[in-house]
Amino acid sequence: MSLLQPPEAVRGMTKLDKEAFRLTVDLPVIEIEASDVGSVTRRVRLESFLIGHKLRPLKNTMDSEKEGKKYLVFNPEKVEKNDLKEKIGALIKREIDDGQPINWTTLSKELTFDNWDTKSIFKAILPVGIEYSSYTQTGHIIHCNFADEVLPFRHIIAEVLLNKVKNCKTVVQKGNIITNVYRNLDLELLAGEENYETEIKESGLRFKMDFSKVYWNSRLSHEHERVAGLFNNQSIVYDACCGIGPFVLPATLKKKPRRVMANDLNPESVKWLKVNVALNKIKDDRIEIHNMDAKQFIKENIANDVIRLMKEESGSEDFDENKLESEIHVVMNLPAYAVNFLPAFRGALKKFETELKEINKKWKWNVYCYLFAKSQVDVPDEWYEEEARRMCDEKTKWDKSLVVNCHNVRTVSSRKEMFCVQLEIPYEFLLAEPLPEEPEVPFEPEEVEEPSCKKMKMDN
Ligand SMILES: C[S@@+](CC[C@H](N)C(=O)[O-])C[C@H]1O[C@@H](n2cnc3c(N)ncnc32)[C@H](O)[C@@H]1O
Repeated sequence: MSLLQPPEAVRGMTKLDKEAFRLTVDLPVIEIEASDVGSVTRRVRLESFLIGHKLRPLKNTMDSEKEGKKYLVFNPEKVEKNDLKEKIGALIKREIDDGQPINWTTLSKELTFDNWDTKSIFKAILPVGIEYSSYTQTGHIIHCNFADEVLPFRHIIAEVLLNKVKNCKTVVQKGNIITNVYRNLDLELLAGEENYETEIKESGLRFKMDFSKVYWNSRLSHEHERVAGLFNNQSIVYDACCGIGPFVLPATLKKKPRRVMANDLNPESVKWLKVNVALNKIKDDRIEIHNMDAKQFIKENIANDVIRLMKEESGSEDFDENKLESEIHVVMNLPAYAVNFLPAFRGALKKFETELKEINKKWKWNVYCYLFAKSQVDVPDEWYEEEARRMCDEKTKWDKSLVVNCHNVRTVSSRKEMFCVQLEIPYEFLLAEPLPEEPEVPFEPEEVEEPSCKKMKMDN
């Protein structure tokens, strides 16, 4: 058992009692002139023997009671052996060499709850062999999910996080399974204020939301950035499941696409998207916003909009040889369901067959369909990408695959990978006879992440 751990008495604690974390430790110290501290710590490699920063605010150098003197504070576990103390003393003496002997003494310090970091506290509280380490923070809200064996300790873990994590005012437990259609999480308040309206920054943009009513996942920030980076100032961007805007807002501000339309079924997402448009000083006519089912949005709004824009361009006399060619980009980030929207593209332009004959330049259609490839058994890594392609082909039912790229977004849990599958939709497909409507596919419940005890990464 380490000397620099909270007292063993806290093990098994389920209600936070900060007093029980008090502990007096004797720390080996060397007293030197304050004016020598800089040169000694710069020139003598003491870092690995000093107390370090884990027991903040305890520091490697601390004021002595004597005027003009400072203590170098060592980790007792690192300098235990006497000959090590002698060696360290000799090295320091060589640097100072003021004729005075180097004396080791001890400084008694009372460590309290404030000194211990969260990792040491969890390790001390939880029964031996049980670990808790990872959580996610969205603005002032920390959300945790727990393995079964950690559940009895969830309230004390939440209290510790509330006390220790900067800016944290609310700690919630998220259900391990997302069952509702809007993909937001069922939250249980564990500690702090019941206030779910929060704000975060992603790609330098501000996003406000009611975390209990909309979907947000900071783990997707790279993906939001990657996809927004695919556009240019001639792009026609449609986000069919836009949430509170993490694709369309950076795309609009940074790439200045020619046209942006965003849609979400959840009225709360749409409400917060509008708040975020204003918050990021985007003119509200830059993004046309809808609140409907993605299938209807594809068949009606996207189809009508594309035909209108292509007709406008065909009729226009302006010609600029330096202008990039426009492309259509449809983003569908609803991985538990979006493949079921793919059939909506088939025949989406059928009613515009006559108009299309008069349009000389037809823009390319790119669709970014997010999905989860899952296996019940262990499979080789390549299997997941093959499965992602198969899932799309099964829905498009076309004589050749429309998939042009498969991007692995992240591992959600063991045997579950998230992909962004890019499809190029040909005009023959957009003009084909629509397939008969399939019965509505039920939403699959979706596990959020592996329980936290399996991961050892601390987010803060
Ligand atoms: C996984 S979230 C992604 C949100 C956002 N694109 C992001 O990356 O944070 C999926 C979104 O799809 C919306 N949604 C669910 N069913 C839908 C449907 N049938 N049509 C359109 N949007 C839907 C949900 O409300 C949710 O905002």
